Amino acid sequence: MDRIRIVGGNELNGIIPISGAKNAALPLMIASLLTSDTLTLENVPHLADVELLMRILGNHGVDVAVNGRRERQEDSYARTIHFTCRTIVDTTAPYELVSKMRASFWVIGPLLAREGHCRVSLPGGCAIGTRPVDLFIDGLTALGATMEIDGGYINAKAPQGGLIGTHYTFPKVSVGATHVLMMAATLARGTTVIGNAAREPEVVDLANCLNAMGAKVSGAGTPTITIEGVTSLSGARHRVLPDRIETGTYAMAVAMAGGDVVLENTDIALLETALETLRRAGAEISSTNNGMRIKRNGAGIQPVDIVTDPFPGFPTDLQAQFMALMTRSSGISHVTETIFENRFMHVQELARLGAKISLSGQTAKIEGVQRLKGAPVMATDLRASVSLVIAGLAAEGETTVSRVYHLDRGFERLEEKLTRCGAIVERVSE
Ligand SMILES: CC(=O)N[C@H]1[C@@H](OP(=O)(O)OP(=O)(O)OC[C@H]2O[C@@H](n3ccc(=O)[nH]c3=O)[C@H](O)[C@@H]2O)O[C@H](CO)[C@@H](O)[C@@H]1O
Ligand SMILES: C=C(OP(=O)(O)O)C(=O)O
Repeated sequence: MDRIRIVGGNELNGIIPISGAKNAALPLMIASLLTSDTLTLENVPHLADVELLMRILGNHGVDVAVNGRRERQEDSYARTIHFTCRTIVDTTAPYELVSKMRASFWVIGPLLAREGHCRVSLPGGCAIGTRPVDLFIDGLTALGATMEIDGGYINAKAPQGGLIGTHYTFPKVSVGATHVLMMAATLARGTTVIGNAAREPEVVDLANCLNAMGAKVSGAGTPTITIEGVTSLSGARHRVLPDRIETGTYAMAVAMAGGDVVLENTDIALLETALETLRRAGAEISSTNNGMRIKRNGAGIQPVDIVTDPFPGFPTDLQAQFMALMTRSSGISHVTETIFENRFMHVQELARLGAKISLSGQTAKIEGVQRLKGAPVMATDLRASVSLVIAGLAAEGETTVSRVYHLDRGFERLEEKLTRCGAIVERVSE
C-alpha cells in the first residue's frame, strides 16, 4: 500500500492550481441520470471518488466518455467528461459499490424521479459519524414516494404518475438530502418548496446545472429553494466549480509552512469564513485575477477558536486542517465540531508528532507547541489525512502517512502540487 513521505521544514513558494470540486462533481455526475441526453461536465477532478461514481453510474446505464485534454496550461489536467444515460438499465445500486462512498446513495433521487422506483443500498463513506439517511427518507416520502428498508437496502417507489410537488422543511441542514430532493423535484408534478435547505456553493452549482438542463429551480444558495417540476430534462454543458476545500487546505498548508503561494483557478468568495479565520491566525490573503495569494506574515501563527457550521460557517471539511495549523500556534485555541459527532480521529495522530490536544465532548483544546517532530502516522479519513500532511510540512524530520487511499478520494496530485512549491513530499509504494 502507498504511503506519503514528507520531510518537513521547507517553505512553500509558487503556484498551486486548484481542481474542480469533488463535492460538486459528484452530484453533477448523478444529475446525468435525469436525462436521456448528454450532460457534459468540464473541470472534473481526477479522484478515486469520481472514478468510483463513474462505475456506479455505468451500472445504471450511463455511458461515460472522457476527453482527456490539457486545459490552459501544462499543470492543469481538468477533464471534460460526457455522461449519457439513454435508458436506465438497472435501478438497483448495489451494496458493494454504494458502501464505498456516501454520495453514491444520492442516485436514489434521480432514479426514483425518472423510473418511478429503485433499490439503493444504505451508504458508507468516511467514518466520521453515524450519518443516518432519515432526512432523505422523509423528504422523498413528502414527494409521495413509499420508502421501505429491506435487507440493508431502501426500496423506493413513486406514486402512479410520478412524484408530486410538496412543501418540505428539513429539521436539520443536510447537503446531500438537499441535493437529492432538489434533483427528484425537478421531474415531479407541480411545485416543490424546500425549507431549511443547505446553502453550500455546491448546491448552487447543481441548481445552475439543472437549470441549464431545463429545470426550473430558484433560490439555491438561500434557505428556501423552489422547484417547478417539468416533464423532462435535456442535456447541457456545465463547468464544475473550484474546490473550496482544496483551496482552504493549501491556504492552511502555506499558513503552516510559511512562504508565498498563488492558488489558481479558484475563488476567494467560496470560503470567506475560513479565509477570515486564517487572516486572524496571521496569514495575508489577497484576491488575484483567477484565484488568491496567501503569505504567512512574520508574526507566526496566532491562536484562533473555531466552531464548524453549515455554509456560510466554518466548514467541517477544513476542521482537521485548521487543527493541524493550531498545533503550532503561539497559544491556546479551541476547535468545536458541530456537524459530525466523530470527526476528531486526527487528534491521536497529530499527538504522535508532538501536538498537545485534549478533547472534551465536541471541543478540542489545542496548546500550541514550539516544534513538531516527524513520525509514522495513519490516515483515518479524507480530511484527517491531509491534516497530517500539513502537520508534516512543519515537523522536523520525516513523517510518513499510511492509508493514503483516503487522501486519493479527494486530493488530486497532492504530492506534485506541493513539491512544485518547494516541499519534500513523495509517494512511496511498498
Ligand atoms: C460528497 C459531499 O458533498 N460530502 C459533504 C456533505 O456530506 P453529507 O451530505 O453526507 O453531509 P450532510 O450535510 O448531509 O450532514 C450534515 C449532518 O446531517 C446529518 N444527517 C444527514 C442526513 C440525514 O438524513 N440525517 C442526518 O442526521 C449528518 O449525520 C450530519 O450530522 O456535506 C458535509 C457537511 O458539509 C461534508 O462534510 C461532506 O464533505
Ligand atoms: C466527508 C467527506 O466526503 P463524504 O461525504 O463522501 O464521506 C469529505 O469530502 O470530506
